[in-house]
Amino acid sequence: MVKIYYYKEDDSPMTAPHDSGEPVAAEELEKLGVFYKYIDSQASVDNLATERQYKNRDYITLDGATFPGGEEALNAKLDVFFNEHIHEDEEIRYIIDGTGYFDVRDNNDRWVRTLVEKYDLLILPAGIYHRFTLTDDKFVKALRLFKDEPKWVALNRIDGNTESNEFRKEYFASLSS
Ligand SMILES: CSCCC(=O)C(=O)O
Ligand SMILES: [Fe+2]
Repeated sequence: MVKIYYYKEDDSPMTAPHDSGEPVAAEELEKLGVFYKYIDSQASVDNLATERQYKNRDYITLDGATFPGGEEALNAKLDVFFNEHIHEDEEIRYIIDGTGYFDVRDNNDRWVRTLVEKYDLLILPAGIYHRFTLTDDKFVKALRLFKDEPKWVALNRIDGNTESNEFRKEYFASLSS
């Protein structure tokens, strides 16, 4: 069952819940442009991708028990995903099996954590700072849908909310010029 809450900053591992006990409604996520859906049929996911004119997809499995290169390689991969970043286009993440955490920054730069499980789908808007990690179960299999070619942009954040928003606006303006 999806669970959305403010992230508690503490020194527990990134895969720990970090549950502040302060829930966040899915409607609040929608104000950030992040849409949550529970979809238990691949055909429905494909229909959604068609409706939203997605062109590319890939599957990703992060499994603590079988990841090529073992725990060290998995942790290196997780460090990449946990480094906050944005995408130039809207992207969809659909959990086929397992669990994970998606963190997105709200307009006050607070991290909002979403625990995703099997059949949970998130639509992430272009330009939202986010990061991903596994839960302590260390297993997820996900379908990633891309509007176009996947573009991974890890913009260095500028301290403070407004500056980074300005930076994001300038960055996206530069793309269209
Ligand atoms: C399970 S999806 C891995 C994370 C990711 O693709 C992203 O943050 O964009
Ligand atoms: Fe991402």
